[in-house]
Amino acid sequence: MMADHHMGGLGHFTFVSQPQRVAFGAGMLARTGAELDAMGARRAILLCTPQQRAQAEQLADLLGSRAAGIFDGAVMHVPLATAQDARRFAAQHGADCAVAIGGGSTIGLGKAIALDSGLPVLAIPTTYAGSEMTPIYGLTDNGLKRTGRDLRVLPRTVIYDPELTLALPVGMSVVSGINAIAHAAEGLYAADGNPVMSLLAEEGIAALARALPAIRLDARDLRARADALYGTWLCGKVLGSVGMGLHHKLCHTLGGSFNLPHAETHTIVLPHALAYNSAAAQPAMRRIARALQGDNAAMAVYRLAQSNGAPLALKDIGMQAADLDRACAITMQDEYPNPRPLQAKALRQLLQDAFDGAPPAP
Ligand SMILES: NC(=O)C1=CN([C@@H]2O[C@H](COP(=O)(O)OP(=O)(O)OC[C@H]3O[C@@H](n4cnc5c(N)ncnc54)[C@H](O)[C@@H]3O)[C@@H](O)[C@H]2O)C=CC1
Ligand SMILES: O=C(O)/C=C\C(=O)CC(=O)O
Repeated sequence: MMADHHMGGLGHFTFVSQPQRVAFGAGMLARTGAELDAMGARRAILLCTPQQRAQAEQLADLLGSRAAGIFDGAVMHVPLATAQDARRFAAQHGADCAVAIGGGSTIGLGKAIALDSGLPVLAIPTTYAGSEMTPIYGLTDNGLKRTGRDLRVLPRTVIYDPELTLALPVGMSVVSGINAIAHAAEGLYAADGNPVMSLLAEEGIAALARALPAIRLDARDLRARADALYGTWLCGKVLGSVGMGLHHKLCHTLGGSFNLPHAETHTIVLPHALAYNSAAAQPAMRRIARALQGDNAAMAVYRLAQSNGAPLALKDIGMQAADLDRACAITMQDEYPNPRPLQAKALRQLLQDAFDGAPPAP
């Protein structure tokens, strides 16, 4: 049953707060050593992607003897083999903490280490994916992405430093921001939603809707970058606290089984997933539309993507038409709770619309 918390105090819900410390502000990277001290960490391994090794090396210089080594093998969707390599690296370096400086792929690698060893994670996000705010992990093996929730993977401390996002390419900024909006959108119709997370969701969507066009105008607009990270924090908190629905199940299928780029996939699918759920989640749709200053949630997201130069069609990011039937079949398996039941014909049409880049169904 959909939580009726949108009727204020008349609803029934549970709310669980999660133990986490957040340091937010330009230049906050300089506090990483102090935050590690506060965690009681003495030997941290630094995790990053190959592309962000320079940032990790800058951080290692800052940390001095606290930095035990850099593992720069993070990749999207955390392949199991990569996770096993990183776990061995942590053990070989006698690490007592993992510092993930990067986007969701890097933070996901830190989570994979924590899942196995219980090592605490300090996350320093450089995109708007929001993984730092959630106890959700993802591991991909033999072409299948498995996700789960475990408090052991929730980063103990998060440092949000807008200066680290100034070099995030505009195109990546827009799709990563809409990835965050997707977390909040699904949180607004989650069966286990609550009024607090709904407040964060609406505020987070509004912050990102403000910030993304400003970043497209000026990628070095530090205020807009801070606004985007603020929205990321709130939307990520929602994802970490309440359930995901059809939209995330579709993206995990398209990302994990077809290796489509994560944030771009979220951007393309979200308008169509919202259209699919619209009739079954009207209160949520009204709040999403209000946050985006539109009158229809699905179209407002589509227009936000379109007006900021984001991809609109799965066929443009590597999806093959021949794979659509299989994508539909995999999505129907182990479905996530969703306000509208999954119907194969309607779901296949959703995938066709997303593949073609058509506007969402009214
Ligand atoms: N478990 C969770 O709660 C969540 C997990 N994820 C996972 O995160 C992964 C996607 O993460 P994303 O952040 O979208 O992408 P990403 O972490 O894969 O980064 C994409 C690319 O951008 C580069 N990059 C990142 N920040 C940059 C910066 N500030 N400047 C320049 N380049 C930068 C990276 O090095 C990488 O090459 C997927 O595996 C997804 O499943 C995403 C959201 C939530
Ligand atoms: O799809 C999302 O944005 C949220 C969760 C995941 O990506 C799961 C994972 O960590 O791979």
